[in-house]
Amino acid sequence: MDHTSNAHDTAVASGGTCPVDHSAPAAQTTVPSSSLPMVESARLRQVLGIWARPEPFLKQCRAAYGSRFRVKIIPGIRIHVISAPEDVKRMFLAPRDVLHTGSSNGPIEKWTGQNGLAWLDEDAHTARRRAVMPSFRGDALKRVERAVYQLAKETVASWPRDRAVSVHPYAHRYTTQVIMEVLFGEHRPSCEDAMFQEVMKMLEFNSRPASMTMFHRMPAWRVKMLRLLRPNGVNEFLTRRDRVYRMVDAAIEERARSGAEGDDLLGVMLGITNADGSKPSRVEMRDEIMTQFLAGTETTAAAICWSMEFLTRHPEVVERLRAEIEAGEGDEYLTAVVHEVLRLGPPIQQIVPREVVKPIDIGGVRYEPGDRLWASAYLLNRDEHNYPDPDAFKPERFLGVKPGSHTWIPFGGGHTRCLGDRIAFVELKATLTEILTTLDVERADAKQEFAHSRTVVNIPKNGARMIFRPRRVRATTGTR
Ligand code: HEM
Repeated sequence: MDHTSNAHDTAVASGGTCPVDHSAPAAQTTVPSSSLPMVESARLRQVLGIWARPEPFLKQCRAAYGSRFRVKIIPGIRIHVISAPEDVKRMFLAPRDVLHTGSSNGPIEKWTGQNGLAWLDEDAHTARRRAVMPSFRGDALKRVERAVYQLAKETVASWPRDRAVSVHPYAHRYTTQVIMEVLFGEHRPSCEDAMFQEVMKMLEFNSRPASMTMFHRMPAWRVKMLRLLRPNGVNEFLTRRDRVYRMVDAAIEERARSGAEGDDLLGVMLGITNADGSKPSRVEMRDEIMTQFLAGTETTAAAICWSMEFLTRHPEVVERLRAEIEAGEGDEYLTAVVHEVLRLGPPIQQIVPREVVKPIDIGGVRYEPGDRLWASAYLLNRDEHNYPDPDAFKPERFLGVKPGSHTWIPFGGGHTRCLGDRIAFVELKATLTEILTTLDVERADAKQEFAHSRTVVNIPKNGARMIFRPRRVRATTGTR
């Protein structure tokens, strides 16, 4: 089978059985990445496709060009979309000095800064990731889990009843509260409430097209000009971000002075000593905190919205889920539901691009320094070779089945795989448990909501419009 010609996809499109052994080594001959098909439409059309209608855009590209194609959405940057499992596997397993992730995070630099984990590569990334890991695993995870179940109870109880609402803002408040726990644990800064409110308002910028702007690549005069054009939201965002910076800086100082230790992210960062004996700077700590405000809140809020979108179209799944929760004998089906929600509605449809820094051959294609590899979670998760009847919501497909690390990639993979995956799972399970045991959920609109971008995250177009009603048959067990 010739992977270089995208022939795999022709077989797929014609309904044939895939003749490819995806575990086979890469093809022997290589072609230059510049020979891969380029999506033909104008740049603006492609940008709008990715921003406003990512699902049909990606599907059409895949149907027309196969599993590897090039898009022109950022001037001067060569972006290659890939979606064959073997290609994605090679991408995830590539050595750290061959593919970089940090430099591709340009659109979110305005949140993460240039010192947070998401911006780092190679040794600096390895060291930071290892150092902050304790705040995402072990005892810290157990602490967060306890807080999450309590928060889910309080949050869901406070959601409006008997009127149509978009779930997104409510889910987003909840996921941001969870992140405050991850960041500060029991040592909350004295400005906690003000910080929370300001962060929520600051994150609203993500719903605007201008949120994709890469301010750090612009001369100061252009940023100034953008600030003057008030309707784009740039000035408001940057003003709010300055306020959040000041509050985060104050929170770091306050905690450092208190000497209080802890397994929360700030406590862990204050305890780090680098290999050369130095300590992380205040700016590094701030950038790490800002990274979590984005990475840990937008994603999980999107996933909660997608859960509502899918579950309300599948009452049989809701019934089975409720039966399992109420029996209180495990959460196998709930786990399968979460896997299926993240397969069909991956909050990050296109995994952070990898920048090629040393030439690499993947599946018979030679990628050169400067190329970007953009693995498509959406296309991979909906490939009929990986999932029969791929567009159907069928949690059963994951019963007793562990999702494949190269065929199910909502959390990305390799060196930069999502650090908050376990926390996200707990959040989703806790929220679904609470919603389904206390509420009946109705769709406000019969029409299906398709994906819409909020910077790098995709949410249902109207934020999942639902009507929550008190549950008629109250559960007796299941909540913690
Ligand atoms: C359903 C929810 C979530 C999804 C779908 C998600 C998805 C992702 C993806 C796709 C990446 C990039 C992976 C790659 O480059 O291969 C990522 C990175 C990251 N995520 Fe998540 N995420 C979620 C929740 C969270 C939460 C709750 C946190 C924090 C508590 C978090 C923190 C991070 C961090 C710190 C990184 C950067 C990791 C690194 O560079 O080493 N995420 N996430």
